[in-house]
Amino acid sequence: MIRTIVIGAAGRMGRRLVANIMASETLTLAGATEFVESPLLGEDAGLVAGCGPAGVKITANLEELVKNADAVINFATAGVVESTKLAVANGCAVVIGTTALSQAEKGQLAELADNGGRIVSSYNMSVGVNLLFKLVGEAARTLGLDYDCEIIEMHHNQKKDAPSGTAVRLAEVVCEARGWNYGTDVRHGREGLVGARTRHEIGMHSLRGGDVVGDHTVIFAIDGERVELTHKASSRDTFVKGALRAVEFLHNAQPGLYDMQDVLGLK
Ligand SMILES: NC(=O)C1=CN([C@@H]2O[C@H](COP(=O)(O)OP(=O)(O)OC[C@H]3O[C@@H](n4cnc5c(N)ncnc54)[C@H](OP(=O)(O)O)[C@@H]3O)[C@@H](O)[C@H]2O)C=CC1
Ligand SMILES: O=C(O)C1=N[C@H](C(=O)O)C[C@H](O)C1
Repeated sequence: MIRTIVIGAAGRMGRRLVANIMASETLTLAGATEFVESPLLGEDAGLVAGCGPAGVKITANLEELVKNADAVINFATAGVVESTKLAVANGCAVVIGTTALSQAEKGQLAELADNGGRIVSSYNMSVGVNLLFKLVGEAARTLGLDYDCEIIEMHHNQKKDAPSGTAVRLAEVVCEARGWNYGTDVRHGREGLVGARTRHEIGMHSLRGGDVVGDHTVIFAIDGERVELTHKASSRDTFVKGALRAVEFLHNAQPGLYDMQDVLGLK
């Protein structure tokens, strides 16, 4: 059994990770952490997840937990680099689902992988979205520069970051296919007398409402037709299953920084 710690265990993703690990035949719950000021410190992670007792209390002390674990799954909204450092120093594999990582944080994760860390970091762990990344790349290459590209994402009303990490990655895929640059060629929303759409931009639009788990659509439009590629997640367990697959993948992997395309063999 792969002894696995869940970081951010009381979050929306954390609770589903705990529940699925408790039901897993290959992973066992070796620890659960929360933010140091969480009112749930000391509570049983299984009970917090709405399952039976797991016999694992939520703690803020990751340093102690990593000494007796094989892997860490991190969907916490902060502290990703610090916790990855601790895990890698203790030989644990690390699966990161957290979005909105800065370029500096991404660089630090790459450095940790260069120094022996086994890390999977992916803004979306679902099989369907990882197929969507491939399909969008193919569509962008086939349709060429004449088609206007717009990206729409919708998430629940508690999501903190915008655009979603998945939408960012989708725009990057289109930019890679077109030889464009995310920083300069993505236009976030439109308001007022903005003039006609230019050919050299990708429109990005974030919707928030209710309990939507995660919808993404990429539109390629030209006079006379449009192609729309859509993925809709209706359960967080679709991301959780990907994260557990990533833990299994890393168990026998060489050190390196991987993504879900590696885990799913889509490269
Ligand atoms: N890659 C993927 O497939 C997916 C990625 N995500 C991403 O995962 C992240 C979490 O989403 P979600 O579960 O909805 O968010 P939540 O806010 O529900 O959960 C995050 C949890 O992490 C806790 N936390 C924050 N900092 C720390 C820390 N330093 N140590 C331990 N715990 C900490 C938070 O505590 P507190 O509330 O007290 O701050 C909170 O309980 C987001 O970045 C989201 O975009 C989500 C779904 C799928
Ligand atoms: O915060 C969420 O909920 C989600 N976040 C990820 C993202 O930002 O892309 C993945 C998924 O869409 C759900």
